[in-house]
Amino acid sequence: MPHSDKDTEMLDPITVSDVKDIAKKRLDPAVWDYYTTGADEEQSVNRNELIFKKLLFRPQVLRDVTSIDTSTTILGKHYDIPIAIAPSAYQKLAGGNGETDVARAAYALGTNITLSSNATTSLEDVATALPERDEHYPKPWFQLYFLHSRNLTADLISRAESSGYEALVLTVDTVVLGNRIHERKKPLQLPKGMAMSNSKSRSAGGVSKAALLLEAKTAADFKRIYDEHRDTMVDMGLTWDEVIPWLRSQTKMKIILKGIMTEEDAKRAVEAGVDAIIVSNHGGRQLDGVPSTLEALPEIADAVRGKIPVIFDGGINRGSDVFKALALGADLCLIGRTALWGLAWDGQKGVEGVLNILEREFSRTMALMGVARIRDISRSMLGRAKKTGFGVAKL
Ligand SMILES: Cc1cc2nc3c(=O)[nH]c(=O)nc-3n(C[C@H](O)[C@H](O)[C@H](O)COP(=O)(O)O)c2cc1C
Ligand SMILES: CCCCCCC(=O)C(=O)O
Repeated sequence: MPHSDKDTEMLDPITVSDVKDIAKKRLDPAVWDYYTTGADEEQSVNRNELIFKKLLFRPQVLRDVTSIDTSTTILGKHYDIPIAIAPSAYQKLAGGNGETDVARAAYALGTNITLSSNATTSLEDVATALPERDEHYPKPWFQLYFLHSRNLTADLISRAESSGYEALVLTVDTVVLGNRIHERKKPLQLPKGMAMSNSKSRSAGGVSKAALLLEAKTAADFKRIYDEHRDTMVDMGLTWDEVIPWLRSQTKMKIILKGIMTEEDAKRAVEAGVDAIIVSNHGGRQLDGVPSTLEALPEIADAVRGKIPVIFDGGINRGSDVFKALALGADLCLIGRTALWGLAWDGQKGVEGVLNILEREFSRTMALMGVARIRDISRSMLGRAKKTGFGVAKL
């Protein structure tokens, strides 16, 4: 929704929570519901955020923090901040130029995006909208829903590679959509003129029609809908043995798995030879009742330490949340909804605003914690209230 400069001046958000309040006022209620809600009772959505507050800081003082360096290196690329942008579908619903604004904002802050398969801007248009920058910085990543049709999947992969995307992020937690009660009561409709732009045409497919399965009332319905749209349904039959070799045969891009929640799967990912994993429960939108991603993170980080980067998403609203995730073993944090609030606030500038807020808060947390470089952040800097009596239990 368009808004005047005066509006923006008056609002002047200080925290991401302020930005979220603005977004709530600006967004169509159906879009707000689609963005904020999760699956079933939303236990995992809520847990993702609440868990951050359970961790306490154990600061160290009298360390030289005159010069704080928030930069890091992931998969050989330099990030000015350890924060990048998670894939989220249909970003034009938030306003502005959708995915293009988000990608440009990420570039302006020295980081990158992962573009959703279900984007409302084509992967080619996003790539061409980005300015040239030093080759040490990352290029965008492309998120893949692996469709039943190998031809459609291969076509998406090859388009992403030839457009300059440097990693393929395979989402592995969405063989079917989670039970999204809000979406079932009020199915999300893309307004006229807005489309799933990675699909060359409706008939050519290219993006999943999996949301249709939410309409199935019986097992027979499910089968009928699945069979009718088989080509563009996510392939439910994928296995470790098959999927990574097939992807490697299709592309030289790095391969990252998104949706790892246990140490067992993290170890399998290393054995399968992927380049990185993303600890994610899809923002609580898939299997309700899984732990928060912060709870899942330590066992995963311990299982793969030193072998592949561990990327994290879920519930990040503050720079101090980023610090906590890094302390528990993440190498890079992704923000999902938080970027959408920025987009609804003020397009590219709004997303830059959110990233600036998080960067300032993260940098301030580093100074107050007595660390000047990311590599000095460690688990021993966190604690939790003891279950019995007073005191802080070290992690
Ligand atoms: C509105 C919305 C759409 C999403 N679309 C996708 C998607 O297309 N592909 C995907 O892998 N994850 C998708 N996700 C999940 C995010 O990538 C990410 O895992 C999650 O939002 C992180 O949690 P946060 O929103 O609390 O930061 C979506 C999340 C939201 C909120
Ligand atoms: C293959 C399923 C389409 C999912 C649409 C976007 C998404 O991931 C979401 O969480 O919503």
